[in-house]
Amino acid sequence: MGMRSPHLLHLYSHPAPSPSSLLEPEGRVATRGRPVARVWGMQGWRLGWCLFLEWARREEEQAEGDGVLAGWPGRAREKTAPPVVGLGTLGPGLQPGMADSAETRKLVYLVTGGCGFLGEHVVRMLLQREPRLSELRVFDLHLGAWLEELKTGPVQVTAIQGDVTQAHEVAAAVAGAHVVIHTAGLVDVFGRASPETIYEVNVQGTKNVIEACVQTGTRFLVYTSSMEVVGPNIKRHPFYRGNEDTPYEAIHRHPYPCSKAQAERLVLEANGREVHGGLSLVTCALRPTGIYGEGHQIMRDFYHQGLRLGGRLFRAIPASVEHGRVYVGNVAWMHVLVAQELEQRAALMGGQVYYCYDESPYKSYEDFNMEFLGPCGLRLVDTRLLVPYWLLMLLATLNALLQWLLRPLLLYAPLLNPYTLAVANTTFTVSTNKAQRHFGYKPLFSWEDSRTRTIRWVKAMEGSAP
Ligand SMILES: NC(=O)C1=CN([C@@H]2O[C@H](COP(=O)(O)OP(=O)(O)OC[C@H]3O[C@@H](n4cnc5c(N)ncnc54)[C@H](O)[C@@H]3O)[C@@H](O)[C@H]2O)C=CC1
Ligand SMILES: CC(C)[C@@H](O)CC[C@@H](C)[C@H]1CC[C@H]2[C@@H]3[C@H](O)CC4=CC(=O)CC[C@]4(C)[C@H]3CC[C@]12C
Repeated sequence: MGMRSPHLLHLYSHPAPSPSSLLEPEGRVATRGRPVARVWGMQGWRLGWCLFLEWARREEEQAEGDGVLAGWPGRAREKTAPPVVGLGTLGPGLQPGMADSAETRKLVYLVTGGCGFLGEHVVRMLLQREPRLSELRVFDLHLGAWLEELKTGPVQVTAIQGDVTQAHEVAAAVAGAHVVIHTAGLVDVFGRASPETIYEVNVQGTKNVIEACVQTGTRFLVYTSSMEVVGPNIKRHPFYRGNEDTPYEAIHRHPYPCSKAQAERLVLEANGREVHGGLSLVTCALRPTGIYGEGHQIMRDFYHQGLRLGGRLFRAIPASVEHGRVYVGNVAWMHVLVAQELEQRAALMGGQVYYCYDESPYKSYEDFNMEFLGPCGLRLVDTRLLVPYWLLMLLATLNALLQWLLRPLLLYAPLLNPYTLAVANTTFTVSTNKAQRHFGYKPLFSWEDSRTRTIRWVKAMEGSAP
């Protein structure tokens, strides 16, 4: 579902150098992605750099105190963002201001699905926000060419082309990793893949990841689950500003939510299992609501659909139906933070689920999309009077019939089908602070930032082929 955009590059690859990233192992001085100079020995050069690092750290702390933070690409952020050099950001192993050095780079991470829409953001966020990384393994069925750009930095980035349904490939990729972030999945609600394939990837693939952790001794597993594990259910019950403890009849028929629910259950049940070496496996699952941001394929589809229709999109969903959405950068940040905190807070976080949330406003799916597509020249025509719900249901059903009839010849997979219409038409929003209470999560990107970045990405698509 994800579209890897070259424009992600500027997001995470040229941050304002923060002290801990300036002095790389072996004395190399680098900002993300490229060594800019080599510092030799402890002569004046290195002493000068250490003094500079100390000055920069104090400047950064001062900036925090003023509520205006530097250090993240592009510009200082509002007060809502966490401290750039807070313990949570650097992870439990590092204290604020501790200069990066070889002995801190000791962790091996594996990100499955690391070339997907979310996965790419997780990969870049880890390189930006986990100073203890020595190796980052990116495991995916389809590797992106953009990975090459990441191989010039201080962290060893290992691209692994592999299939999570193949246990031996997963075991080989997991062996020696300290942390696995498992985002790989078949995100299909459009009938592109068979139910069997969806289960094979989402359930068996997750089983393979769990067993690989147990067999090879990897202790920390973060799973990307989904709001769909909970709802909307087949009765289309609304879930209005609910949280992880809100009672809700989570009954599904569609292969995607069923497979995600089964995989999540496997991950949570695996918490506490003994891994090779005698220690316990610590797992947790994150449940993003509808993710948006740079690289979101569905947003891209809507944009090109609007261009084809003369700059118009037609409202099919009442504005009153709220759909929770969350910016991809904040979802990636939550994955990184959970991975950093899981060891220190295993008793509290192990076996837990956390909704991914930020300050994105509650709106209908279509109105929310217009926050980005409107500034790019599209407008939403309210056709609800012209296209009543029963007619939409008929169109959706015809789409499903056409898809079935055409399957032997070609793949017909429009956005509108009975399932997507039902989901879009059912309120599902979360309101929770469990992630903040358990591991100090605060959104890294404000709503304004998330919106600006997404608009910038959509605008960069102008002229690109659909
Ligand atoms: N996009 C969204 O709105 C939401 C997504 N999620 C979850 O987030 C995760 C990532 O989703 P997206 O980035 O949106 O999807 P995506 O399709 O962009 O990324 C999934 C990645 O997994 C890889 N993959 C698929 N099958 C594989 C296999 N057999 N072996 C190895 N890699 C394989 C794909 O090549 C792709 O790079 C998924 O687990 C999804 O269920 C959860 C909530 C919302
Ligand atoms: C054609 C219109 C009815 C249009 O409004 C349909 C929109 C529809 C394609 C989306 C509405 C809700 C989306 C889903 C929701 O964000 C929850 C999801 C969670 C996931 O884990 C994967 C993606 C998705 C199922 C997401 C898919 C697209 C929608 C159904």
